Amino acid sequence: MNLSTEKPKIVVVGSSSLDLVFATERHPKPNETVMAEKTERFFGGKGANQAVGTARLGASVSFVSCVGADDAGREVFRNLKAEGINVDLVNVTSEADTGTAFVTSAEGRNTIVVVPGANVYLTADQIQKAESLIEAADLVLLQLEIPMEAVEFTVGLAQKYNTKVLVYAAPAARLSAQVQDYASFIVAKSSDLAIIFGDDNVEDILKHNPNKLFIRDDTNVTTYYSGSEMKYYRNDHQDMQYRIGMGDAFTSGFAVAYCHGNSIGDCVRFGTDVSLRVALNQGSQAGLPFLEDMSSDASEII
Ligand SMILES: OC[C@H]1O[C@H](O)[C@H](O)[C@@H]1O
Repeated sequence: MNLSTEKPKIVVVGSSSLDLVFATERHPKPNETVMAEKTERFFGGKGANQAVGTARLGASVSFVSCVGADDAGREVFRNLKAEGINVDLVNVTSEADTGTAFVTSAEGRNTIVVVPGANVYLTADQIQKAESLIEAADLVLLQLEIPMEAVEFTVGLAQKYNTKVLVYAAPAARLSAQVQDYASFIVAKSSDLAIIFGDDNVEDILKHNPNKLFIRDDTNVTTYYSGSEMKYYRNDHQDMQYRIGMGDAFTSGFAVAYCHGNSIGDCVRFGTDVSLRVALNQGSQAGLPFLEDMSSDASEII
């Protein structure tokens, strides 16, 4: 695994939020009230998580996002800056508060309700200002907590300059033919395929997207199709208790490994190892590893 070529240039276009995490003994059923042991507050949002994830792994990262003109927005901004991310294109809107994710965490599983707030005010005009960064980037990262028009506009800009794009298709939404065709890589949850592609025949979808579509399940197994084979890769651990943000962490690791010229197999392995690290630590962003924390010895091929 090579991670030592020139610093990769990555542009992340996506959401920033604050995560309010409620630790409960079990998940409430409809019409039920459960008590939380505590509430904790973390920086989050799929876009910001990927910006921090790739920056901590040594990439030079520019982030295009939108926060509210509130204390939370100022905190998010300061945090991203402290992570060494280029925040020139983190916009501020007075139309809505900074996004918030309400996370219930019980029995090693999470349910998440996102109030996107300012994230829905990320516009094509704001993204247009990233044109020269996108032109020069090794890779553009996208997720789906911003308007689909923003996602499609970014893909169009990347296409203009032949810049590669990775889409983490979460939360699930239908991807247009343009996005599906142009994206070099799509990461998706196994339970979301019908929504994203309008088809849930895993084998079929994978075979149509060799070395492009990476399907992740709850047990940290990534499945993809390469050559004439289905490949499965897992890195599990009994202490994997903070499962929030594992997809963002996978995407960050995959992206950085890819930009350093590694094989797809090695990118999957590194991404999986990064996703394990975040599941061992608290906070989908705070728990992300730095390059020096990474070693690949816990990996298992199944
Ligand atoms: O992918 C994890 C993220 O999704 C939700 O949007 C939360 O903000 C959390 O940080």
